[in-house]
Amino acid sequence: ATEALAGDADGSTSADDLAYPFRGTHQAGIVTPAQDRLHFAAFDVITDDRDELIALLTAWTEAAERMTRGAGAGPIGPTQGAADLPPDDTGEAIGLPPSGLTLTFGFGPGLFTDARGRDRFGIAERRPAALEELPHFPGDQLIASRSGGDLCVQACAQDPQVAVHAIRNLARIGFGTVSVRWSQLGFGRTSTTSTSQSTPRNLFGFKDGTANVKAEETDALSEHVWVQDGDDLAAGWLTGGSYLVARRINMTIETWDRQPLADQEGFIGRTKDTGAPLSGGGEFTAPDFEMPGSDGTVIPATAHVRVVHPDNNAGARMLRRGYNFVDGTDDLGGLNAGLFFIAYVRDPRTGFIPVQTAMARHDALMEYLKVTGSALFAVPPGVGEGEYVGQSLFA
Ligand SMILES: C=CC1=C(C)c2cc3[nH]c(cc4nc(cc5[nH]c(cc1n2)c(C)c5CCC(=O)O)C(CCC(=O)O)=C4C)c(C)c3C=C
Ligand SMILES: [Fe+2]
Repeated sequence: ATEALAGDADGSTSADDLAYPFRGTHQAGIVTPAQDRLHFAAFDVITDDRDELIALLTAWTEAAERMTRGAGAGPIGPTQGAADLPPDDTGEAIGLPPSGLTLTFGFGPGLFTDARGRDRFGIAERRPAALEELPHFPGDQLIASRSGGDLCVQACAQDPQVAVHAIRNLARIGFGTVSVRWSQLGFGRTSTTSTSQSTPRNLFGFKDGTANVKAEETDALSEHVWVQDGDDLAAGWLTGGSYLVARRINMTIETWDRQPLADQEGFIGRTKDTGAPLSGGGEFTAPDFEMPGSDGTVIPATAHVRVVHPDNNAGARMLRRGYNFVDGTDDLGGLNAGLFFIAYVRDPRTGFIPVQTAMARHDALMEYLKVTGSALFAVPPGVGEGEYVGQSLFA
């Protein structure tokens, strides 16, 4: 049997050989230095059988642990099984290194109660109070088939083929228990999650991730990202986990590209070159929102970084982990492109909803954005030895 898929033919090592352990205190893929590629999938659970759901989570755990270390999805391998059976791995990752693959699992509100309020799996009483569909924000133009979901898997890797292989195999394993509701490919991370990383750029051409919560800020992670003991007495199983907010945000690229540089910088509140605040200094200098300018303040009242800044949102911070996307072109030849925004927060009611509301109401960027997808998931804590992902919810 060939278990391992990893290993370069020439025996060389590279950053792609990096393998993150699947098990740990927190799930990988949150504070892990953001990889360059994403395949994110949301699933509908199509069974009402609790044992089938647990069997799926167990099978997903085993496959995820294998794939993140660069092995195949199943123990036999893509080419070594019986000729009259489908292989337990689809094969497109043969010879590819682990590529820093992380797989992060989340539970949507519909897993706890369905649209008719039915407790499908005997877990309704353990639904976290914060796990409700996000409200409709001004300017949302949501597409139902790009929103929601009972389960989600965020696959991040340095190689898109590795991320796609992981989602494809998890969907294959889930055949008959789950169906893919929607999925999104992303490239060019739009955030840094570690001080060891340089700041990337989004499709507006601006540095994105400068003021993000970083892995090294352990106190900030406890305060803003990880669910703490006692946060929700009915949902103690979520302690050590987080909430994942996903927003598919289309950007009207062609209109943006016709705006003068100074206007673009005013919409963001930072310079396009270095990413420094318009009030001066370098990329990591704190913005001075009071500094007077020729017309009001140097950083405009509607600048994105002012509107979403913690000082203007009761101290709220979030760990952003989004990706650029381009899904071809629309009927008019414009790019169907934008930012697949992902944020991890300790509580979306204080950590995300007020910030998104302020943005929808006051942010100059909104004229160039259209939110086409939206979802919220509770992300269980890390998986211990011998456990399956989310086990504390079913214990
Ligand atoms: C509701 C939360 C946020 C959404 C949605 C969002 C969308 C969005 N952001 C950019 C570009 C930038 N955002 C930047 C900073 C920034 N953005 C948010 C929140 C949301 N952004 C926060 C909390 C922050 C940090 C604010 C701070 O503490 O200073 C920046 C500046 C660089 C940086 O700090 O990352 C840019 C650029 C786009 C294009 C976008 C939607 C498509
Ligand atoms: Fe932003």
